[in-house]
Amino acid sequence: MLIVTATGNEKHVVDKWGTQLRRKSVSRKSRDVDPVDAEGFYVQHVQKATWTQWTQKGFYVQRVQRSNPLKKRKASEFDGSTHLNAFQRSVKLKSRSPSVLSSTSESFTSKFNIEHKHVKIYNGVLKQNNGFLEVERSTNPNVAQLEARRIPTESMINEARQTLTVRAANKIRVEIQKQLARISGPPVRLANTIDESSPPLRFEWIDENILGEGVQKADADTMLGCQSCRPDMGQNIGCEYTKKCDCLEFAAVNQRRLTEAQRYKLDHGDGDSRDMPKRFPYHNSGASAGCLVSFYLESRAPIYECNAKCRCGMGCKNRNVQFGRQVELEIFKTADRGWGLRTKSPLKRGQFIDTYRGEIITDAEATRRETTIPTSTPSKAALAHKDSYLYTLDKFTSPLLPLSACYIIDGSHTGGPTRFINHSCAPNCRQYTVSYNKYDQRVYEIAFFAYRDIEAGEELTFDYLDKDEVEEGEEDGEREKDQGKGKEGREKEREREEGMSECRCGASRCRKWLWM
Ligand SMILES: C[S@@+](CC[C@H](N)C(=O)[O-])C[C@H]1O[C@@H](n2cnc3c(N)ncnc32)[C@H](O)[C@@H]1O
Repeated sequence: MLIVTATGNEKHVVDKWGTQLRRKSVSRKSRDVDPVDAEGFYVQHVQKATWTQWTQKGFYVQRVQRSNPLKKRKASEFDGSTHLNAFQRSVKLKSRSPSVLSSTSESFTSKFNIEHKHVKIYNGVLKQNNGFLEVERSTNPNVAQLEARRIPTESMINEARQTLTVRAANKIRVEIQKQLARISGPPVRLANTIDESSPPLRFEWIDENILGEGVQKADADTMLGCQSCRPDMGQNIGCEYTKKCDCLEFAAVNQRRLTEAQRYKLDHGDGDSRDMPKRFPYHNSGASAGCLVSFYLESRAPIYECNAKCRCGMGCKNRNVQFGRQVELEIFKTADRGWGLRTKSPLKRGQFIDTYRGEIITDAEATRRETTIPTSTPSKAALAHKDSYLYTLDKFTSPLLPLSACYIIDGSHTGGPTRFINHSCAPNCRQYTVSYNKYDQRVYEIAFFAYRDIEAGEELTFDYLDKDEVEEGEEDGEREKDQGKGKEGREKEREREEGMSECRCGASRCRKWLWM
């Protein structure tokens, strides 16, 4: 959807093609944002869309239909028209002028509006690329280019001037609610009692991670299932009978069940614990059935669930996260931390909530995205205040798998409701590594589980600084060091703080900064 609306001085969103939307509200003047469109207009859009014309107001409404990769072709390739597909021909013929394919956005817009008033749906897909709109027919990978360097166009701006902004805000909200209704699992709702804003309209909601360029999952052949377990091993005997389940080969050792010889081997051997008794991750009966057991909740040991190649069957109790979210959630606007996520129903300690999803990208690509903001001279403060949606998959780092080789999940433009979970220094949720392929140390799931009982309506939070990385003692040590700082030290500290984001979690032992 592309909506253009005048906003006065209330709010600005600047969008350069292919870059992130930035937001500024008058109450947060300190935020360093990009120069606003000279006219102060608010522009939102999604990338991949079936193209519908909203003729009433002269705007385009583009509805998301599919997510096939789009292929780029140069505009000049279409001049001869012999290679045009049916859709491209229809654009060209109906415009009656080949210049439509190379005209400015203004002439394209007006021609389009005037000459296509009666055509509602083009069944084409638009993608922006360097100021060009690329047009693709759904069934054909060929792409035409329509030059549209300046959007919003004059006619769009004029139209926006005459329209109440609240209309656009409503339309955006309705569109987002429609998008949320398509997410699989129980409903995800949207609530905003703070202002008129909505989450990013062009955000793409996905049920599974997308693999970015250069990212590879371990070969499918490396995925092995458990072979000794069967669905009919008897009541309450399945993969939780862990001596047999191959999926738990690398799971946490159950120290209480070790023999003397095994204990000796564990303490003095090469760390190979494959034949030792393992911890089963989920409660298999009682009121907490299906919830993560305390050992895993506290230890953060990776969880290895059974997979499609296992012989245990779908009723196996070592399958949980793979069935997806089972709890109803609400994305809501907080007073001072942007959007947040809350649960609509009470959650038990250890209950699975949802996974963090997005595009899995390489470390180099993450660095590029993190240091790029849509302004020519990104200041240190602007970079620090840029919302971060990057989650590093670094659970299995080792000399063989250095941090630079780990992948990162980017939830900025594509993902699920959990990308709205805010940080708290005293969180009620925790994030855990869940793997379906024990041999793949680079691609796995990040799953959120309730770390304590959570009431209906409570905001869900997790600690952005994984406790695996920051030990309690370290934090206390830092605080003591701070107290003994001289003038020079304090100045350095101030400089450092300028490039950091203040934490507003409100916890009594708040660490003050979001990341350090
Ligand atoms: C993963 S996003 C969370 C969703 C975000 N609030 C939104 O509106 O999209 C992380 C960003 O949220 C904000 N945030 C999260 N927790 C916060 C906290 N405790 N204090 C201040 N800002 C927070 C920061 O801007 C951070 O970069």
